[in-house]
Amino acid sequence: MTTPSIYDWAGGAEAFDRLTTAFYREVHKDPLLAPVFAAAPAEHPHHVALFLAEVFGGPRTYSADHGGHDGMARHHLGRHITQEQRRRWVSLLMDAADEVGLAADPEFRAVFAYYIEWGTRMAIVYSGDDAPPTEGPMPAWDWGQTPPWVPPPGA
Ligand code: HEM
Repeated sequence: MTTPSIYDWAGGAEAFDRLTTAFYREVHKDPLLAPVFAAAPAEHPHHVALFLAEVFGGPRTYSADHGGHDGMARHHLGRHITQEQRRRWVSLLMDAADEVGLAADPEFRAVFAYYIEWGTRMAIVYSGDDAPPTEGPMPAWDWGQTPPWVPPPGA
Protein backbone atom coordinates (compact mmCIF):
# COMPACT_ATOMS: atom_id res chain seq x y z
CA MET A 1 0.00 0.00 0.00
CA THR A 2 1.33 3.46 -0.88
CA THR A 3 0.93 6.40 1.48
CA PRO A 4 -2.40 8.11 0.79
CA SER A 5 -2.73 11.86 0.38
CA ILE A 6 -3.66 13.80 3.50
CA TYR A 7 -6.94 14.61 1.73
CA ASP A 8 -7.81 10.92 1.28
CA TRP A 9 -6.67 10.07 4.80
CA ALA A 10 -9.01 12.77 6.17
CA GLY A 11 -11.97 11.27 4.32
CA GLY A 12 -12.07 13.34 1.12
CA ALA A 13 -14.41 16.15 0.07
CA GLU A 14 -17.25 15.07 2.30
CA ALA A 15 -15.06 15.14 5.43
CA PHE A 16 -13.87 18.69 4.74
CA ASP A 17 -17.45 19.86 4.14
CA ARG A 18 -18.58 18.26 7.41
CA LEU A 19 -15.72 19.99 9.19
CA THR A 20 -16.35 23.49 7.89
CA THR A 21 -20.13 23.21 8.26
CA ALA A 22 -19.78 22.38 11.98
CA PHE A 23 -17.03 24.98 12.38
CA TYR A 24 -18.87 27.98 10.91
CA ARG A 25 -22.04 27.04 12.78
CA GLU A 26 -20.07 27.70 15.98
CA VAL A 27 -18.22 30.70 14.52
CA HIS A 28 -21.55 32.44 13.98
CA LYS A 29 -22.41 31.90 17.68
CA ASP A 30 -19.06 33.14 18.95
CA PRO A 31 -19.00 36.72 20.29
CA LEU A 32 -15.45 37.37 19.07
CA LEU A 33 -15.83 35.86 15.58
CA ALA A 34 -19.49 36.31 14.65
CA PRO A 35 -19.04 39.99 13.70
CA VAL A 36 -16.04 39.12 11.50
CA PHE A 37 -18.10 36.66 9.45
CA ALA A 38 -21.45 38.48 9.61
CA ALA A 39 -21.45 39.23 5.88
CA ALA A 40 -20.00 35.90 4.72
CA PRO A 41 -22.14 34.21 2.05
CA ALA A 42 -23.86 30.89 2.71
CA GLU A 43 -21.31 29.14 0.46
CA HIS A 44 -18.39 30.33 2.61
CA PRO A 45 -18.00 27.03 4.54
CA HIS A 46 -17.98 25.06 1.28
CA HIS A 47 -15.41 27.37 -0.30
CA VAL A 48 -13.10 27.02 2.69
CA ALA A 49 -13.61 23.23 2.54
CA LEU A 50 -12.53 23.28 -1.12
CA PHE A 51 -9.49 25.36 -0.24
CA LEU A 52 -8.42 23.06 2.59
CA ALA A 53 -9.05 19.98 0.45
CA GLU A 54 -6.74 21.34 -2.25
CA VAL A 55 -4.00 22.25 0.24
CA PHE A 56 -4.03 18.67 1.49
CA GLY A 57 -3.77 17.04 -1.93
CA GLY A 58 -7.40 16.97 -3.11
CA PRO A 59 -8.88 18.21 -6.40
CA ARG A 60 -7.75 21.62 -7.64
CA THR A 61 -11.29 23.00 -7.57
CA TYR A 62 -10.57 26.14 -5.55
CA SER A 63 -7.82 27.07 -8.01
CA ALA A 64 -10.02 26.35 -11.02
CA ASP A 65 -13.22 28.03 -9.84
CA HIS A 66 -12.42 30.46 -7.01
CA GLY A 67 -9.17 32.19 -7.87
CA GLY A 68 -6.71 29.99 -6.00
CA HIS A 69 -4.29 31.58 -3.56
CA ASP A 70 -4.93 35.05 -4.93
CA GLY A 71 -8.70 34.67 -4.50
CA MET A 72 -8.36 33.38 -0.96
CA ALA A 73 -5.81 36.00 0.14
CA ARG A 74 -7.87 38.90 -1.26
CA HIS A 75 -10.77 37.94 1.01
CA HIS A 76 -8.58 38.79 4.01
CA LEU A 77 -7.27 42.19 2.86
CA GLY A 78 -7.96 45.06 5.23
CA ARG A 79 -9.75 42.93 7.83
CA HIS A 80 -7.16 43.53 10.57
CA ILE A 81 -7.57 40.11 12.13
CA THR A 82 -6.27 40.07 15.73
CA GLN A 83 -4.26 37.32 17.42
CA GLU A 84 -7.18 36.78 19.78
CA GLN A 85 -9.54 36.21 16.84
CA ARG A 86 -7.02 33.90 15.18
CA ARG A 87 -6.64 31.81 18.34
CA ARG A 88 -10.39 31.49 18.68
CA TRP A 89 -10.66 30.49 14.99
CA VAL A 90 -8.06 27.74 15.52
CA SER A 91 -9.68 26.59 18.73
CA LEU A 92 -13.17 26.32 17.21
CA LEU A 93 -11.78 24.52 14.16
CA MET A 94 -10.04 21.92 16.32
CA ASP A 95 -13.23 21.48 18.37
CA ALA A 96 -15.15 20.95 15.12
CA ALA A 97 -12.59 18.37 13.96
CA ASP A 98 -13.31 16.37 17.12
CA GLU A 99 -17.06 16.91 16.87
CA VAL A 100 -17.33 15.57 13.31
CA GLY A 101 -14.93 12.71 13.96
CA LEU A 102 -12.17 13.83 11.61
CA ALA A 103 -9.26 11.37 11.67
CA ALA A 104 -7.70 11.70 15.11
CA ASP A 105 -4.41 9.85 14.73
CA PRO A 106 -1.35 11.84 15.85
CA GLU A 107 0.17 11.93 12.36
CA PHE A 108 -2.89 13.42 10.67
CA ARG A 109 -3.62 15.90 13.44
CA ALA A 110 0.02 17.03 13.46
CA VAL A 111 0.06 17.97 9.76
CA PHE A 112 -3.43 19.42 10.02
CA ALA A 113 -2.43 21.65 12.96
CA TYR A 114 0.82 22.59 11.17
CA TYR A 115 -1.04 23.98 8.17
CA ILE A 116 -3.75 25.63 10.26
CA GLU A 117 -1.20 27.38 12.46
CA TRP A 118 0.65 28.68 9.40
CA GLY A 119 -2.48 29.50 7.42
CA THR A 120 -4.12 31.49 10.19
CA ARG A 121 -0.93 33.47 10.80
CA MET A 122 -0.77 34.18 7.06
CA ALA A 123 -4.41 35.34 7.21
CA ILE A 124 -3.28 37.94 9.77
CA VAL A 125 -0.40 38.99 7.50
CA TYR A 126 -2.76 39.47 4.54
CA SER A 127 -5.30 41.29 6.71
CA GLY A 128 -2.81 43.91 7.88
CA ASP A 129 -1.64 47.26 6.58
CA ASP A 130 1.54 45.90 4.98
CA ALA A 131 0.01 42.91 3.18
CA PRO A 132 2.32 41.22 0.67
CA PRO A 133 1.19 40.58 -2.94
CA THR A 134 -1.75 38.16 -2.96
CA GLU A 135 -0.58 36.25 -6.04
CA GLY A 136 1.23 33.06 -5.22
CA PRO A 137 1.10 29.30 -5.48
CA MET A 138 -1.48 27.32 -3.56
CA PRO A 139 0.11 25.87 -0.44
CA ALA A 140 0.56 22.12 -0.89
CA TRP A 141 1.03 20.25 2.37
CA ASP A 142 2.57 16.79 2.61
CA TRP A 143 3.11 14.43 5.50
CA GLY A 144 6.54 15.84 6.34
CA GLN A 145 7.99 14.36 9.51
CA THR A 146 4.90 12.34 10.41
CA PRO A 147 3.74 10.05 7.60
CA PRO A 148 0.92 7.72 8.62
CA TRP A 149 1.64 4.06 9.17
CA VAL A 150 0.51 1.96 6.24
CA PRO A 151 1.07 -1.78 5.83
CA PRO A 152 4.29 -2.51 3.93
CA PRO A 153 3.89 -3.78 0.36
CA GLY A 154 2.84 -7.43 0.33
CA ALA A 155 1.70 -7.40 3.95
C1 HEM B 1 -5.89 28.36 7.52
C2 HEM B 1 -6.52 29.51 7.71
C3 HEM B 1 -7.53 30.10 6.78
C4 HEM B 1 -7.95 29.67 5.56
C5 HEM B 1 -7.51 28.44 4.76
C6 HEM B 1 -8.94 30.61 5.10
C7 HEM B 1 -9.59 30.51 3.88
C8 HEM B 1 -10.49 31.41 3.41
C9 HEM B 1 -11.09 31.35 2.10
C10 HEM B 1 -10.84 30.24 1.09
C11 HEM B 1 -11.89 32.42 1.99
C12 HEM B 1 -12.71 32.79 0.76
C13 HEM B 1 -13.98 32.01 0.74
C14 HEM B 1 -14.71 32.21 -0.58
O1 HEM B 1 -14.08 32.08 -1.66
O2 HEM B 1 -15.91 32.49 -0.54
C15 HEM B 1 -11.81 33.17 3.20
C16 HEM B 1 -12.51 34.32 3.48
C17 HEM B 1 -12.51 34.95 4.70
N1 HEM B 1 -11.74 34.64 5.80
FE1 HEM B 1 -10.40 33.17 5.91
N2 HEM B 1 -9.11 31.59 6.05
C18 HEM B 1 -8.28 31.32 7.08
C19 HEM B 1 -8.16 32.04 8.25
C20 HEM B 1 -8.97 33.08 8.61
C21 HEM B 1 -8.98 33.70 9.90
C22 HEM B 1 -8.08 33.31 11.07
C23 HEM B 1 -9.94 34.68 9.86
C24 HEM B 1 -10.41 35.63 10.93
C25 HEM B 1 -10.38 35.35 12.23
C26 HEM B 1 -10.50 34.66 8.52
C27 HEM B 1 -11.49 35.52 8.07
C28 HEM B 1 -12.05 35.48 6.81
C29 HEM B 1 -13.07 36.41 6.35
C30 HEM B 1 -13.71 37.52 7.18
C31 HEM B 1 -13.35 36.07 5.03
C32 HEM B 1 -14.37 36.75 4.10
C33 HEM B 1 -15.76 36.23 4.38
C34 HEM B 1 -16.78 36.97 3.51
O3 HEM B 1 -16.85 36.68 2.30
O4 HEM B 1 -17.46 37.84 4.05
N3 HEM B 1 -9.90 33.69 7.81
N4 HEM B 1 -10.95 32.53 4.06
